[in-house]
Amino acid sequence: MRAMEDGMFPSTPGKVKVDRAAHTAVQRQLHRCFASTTTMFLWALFLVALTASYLSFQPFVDTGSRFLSASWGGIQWEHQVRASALPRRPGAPSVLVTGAAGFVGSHVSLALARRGDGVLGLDNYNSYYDPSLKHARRLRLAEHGVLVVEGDVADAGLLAKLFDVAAFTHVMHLAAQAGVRYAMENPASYVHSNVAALVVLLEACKDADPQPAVVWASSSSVYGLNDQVPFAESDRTDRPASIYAATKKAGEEITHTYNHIYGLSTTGLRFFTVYGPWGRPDMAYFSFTRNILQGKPITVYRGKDEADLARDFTYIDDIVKGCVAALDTAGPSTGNGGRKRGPAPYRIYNLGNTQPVTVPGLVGILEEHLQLKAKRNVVEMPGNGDVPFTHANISMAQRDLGYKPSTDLNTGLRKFVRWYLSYYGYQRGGKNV
Ligand SMILES: O=C(O)[C@H]1O[C@H](OP(=O)(O)OP(=O)(O)OC[C@H]2O[C@@H](n3ccc(=O)[nH]c3=O)[C@H](O)[C@@H]2O)[C@H](O)[C@@H](O)[C@H]1O
Repeated sequence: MRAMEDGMFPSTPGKVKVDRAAHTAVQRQLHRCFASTTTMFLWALFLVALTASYLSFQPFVDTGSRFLSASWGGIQWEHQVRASALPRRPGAPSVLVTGAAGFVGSHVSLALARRGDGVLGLDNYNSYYDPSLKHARRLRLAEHGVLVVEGDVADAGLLAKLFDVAAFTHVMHLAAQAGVRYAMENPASYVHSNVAALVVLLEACKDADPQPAVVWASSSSVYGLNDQVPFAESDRTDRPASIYAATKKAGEEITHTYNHIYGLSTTGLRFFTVYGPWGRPDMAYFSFTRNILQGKPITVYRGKDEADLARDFTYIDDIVKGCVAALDTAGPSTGNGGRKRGPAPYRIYNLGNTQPVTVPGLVGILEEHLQLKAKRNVVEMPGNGDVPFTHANISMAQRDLGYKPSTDLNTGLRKFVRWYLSYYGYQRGGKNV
């Protein structure tokens, strides 16, 4: 535009005299030279763009929906995923563990990796509780050759990619929005993680070839207002007391549907208040320990008529054994590529300890291990989804999984307190720790 205004081309024809022949020759020369340089430049540009797109923007190409948020993808990443998912002993499973940076997920991943299974973790490192604890668990897994991919289970593109890169024989689905009382504050997060993400995962599983067997975390909370004691798998589970419980119950129905339509092998495990080292800071035993050590009061809920609340607290090592046994005994899925070929197992098991302890009883044990008195603030249980007690009947898990919990609350809390003091850098150990 400027060139024309500046008179490079005469605005009035005939004002500039030029030697037409000489001008044409120069033009041809210039054109040839310009054309070859431009061609070379364009080729170079094309090759650079091609390489960059393959190396760095793989997910962008694959999903089309992950603009500028590519924390996964690329040749190097695929290589790491494949290596982590590869079994270290012949015939061992290759397991995708969701929620691998979580409490139960990290322990199960470690147990599987230690015996030579291929393990690939997936976790979104959300901030429901301190993500630095999740990253510390991730580092622990990395020391054992387990990669934890950062991503959400609800990301269908990521799941399709993972199943494309690795042939998982099993999925251990432990990612969830946990916590009973938080569901009143943020119900949408429960629907997202425990319902929507579960459906995305099962879609990926039924499409996969081979279809993996799925083992996943349900919850003792599905028993809700059930008052048959101890809770057996055959008891009513149609009266949930919290949104958390309702989403876990929905998961049991959803897995049934995928089992029925697509021949997916599914095993739901109803965990009973799991505790132990590397645990969840939102849970009572963990937050009570923190407050007691810091000299802060703790709130102890009490039921109607001043009855103490009780839980069938279950130690993490026992839960891990139950999870691994569920994986080892899961029959195969029968379908492939979205087609059912025959019936597949649909299983549900309680994984509890069978010895409920009251909440004041739990506080007493912590006081003993910490050698500190708790400042108890006893209040009536608010109507926020809690149930007065839980108690597992584990005969089915005993029969089919060989599940036999062996850690009582006193022993388990001693181990927890020892871990807590060391992890958070307390110099002074309490009694027995
Ligand atoms: O089995 C499950 O399916 C669930 O177990 C766990 O839920 P809960 O059994 O509710 O555990 P947790 O919060 O430790 O409260 C324990 C007791 O302390 C009482 N409690 C709690 C907090 C408090 O400040 N005061 C108090 O008295 C409280 O009233 C209760 O009586 C998991 O969090 C959940 O994700 C799910 O897995």
